[in-house]
Amino acid sequence: MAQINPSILSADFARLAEEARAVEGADWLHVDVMDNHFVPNLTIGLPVVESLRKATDTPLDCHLMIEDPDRWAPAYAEAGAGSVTFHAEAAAAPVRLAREIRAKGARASLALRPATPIEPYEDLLPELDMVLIMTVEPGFGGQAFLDIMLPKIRRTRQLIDRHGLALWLQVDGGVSAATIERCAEAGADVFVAGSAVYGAEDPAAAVGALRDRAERAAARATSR
Ligand SMILES: O=C(CO)[C@H](O)[C@H](O)COP(=O)(O)O
Ligand SMILES: [Fe+2]
Repeated sequence: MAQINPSILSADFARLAEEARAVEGADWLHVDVMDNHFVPNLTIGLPVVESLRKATDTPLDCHLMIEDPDRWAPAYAEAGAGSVTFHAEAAAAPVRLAREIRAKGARASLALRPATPIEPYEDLLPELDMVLIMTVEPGFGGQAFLDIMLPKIRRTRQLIDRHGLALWLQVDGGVSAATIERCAEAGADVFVAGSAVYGAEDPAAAVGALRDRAERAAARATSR
């Protein structure tokens, strides 16, 4: 079952509650936290996550593009995030961090920048609930999807399956009606979409259309 997570990075930050409710059929709301150190952009932090939690019933999928996630990530679970993603390149002790996030009741997820391979993290997979493969350089919405990430998505899906794990595989960056099928065929099952959802006239309808495309593509891939 394909999951679609609209990214509020492409929403109107002055009307976040309304924008969150505009995609209530979505599986998760993707919240991009940027600190202007790990990435060259600054967005939102803990107080906004706490407020969003009260403003919508859609679970929050927090993508932390920050330095020192070892210090900050567990607080996002406490603030009400149902899933907390930290970057492999920034975490000092990823196993301990994943365990802390899970101990606080959230799903723990590891993100990889485009140039970071999955293979060094193979032994960590049982400690995780999701892997996020970035399909753009993190930092900004609205960038073009990097096709060269498709082999990494495929290899990650193979590793997950080889270990018999129930991990979700998320793709983030440039996911749209034009690119989501390639991601689903490669083995992704959770799709972040910012501009493709909030740039659409009807964001809720865009979520449904993306989900249909992903599910059809996944069905085609498994019947091969
Ligand atoms: O993590 C991100 C950027 O670093 C965003 O989640 C992502 O870029 C979503 O926006 P779009 O779908 O427009 O690419
Ligand atoms: Fe993101």
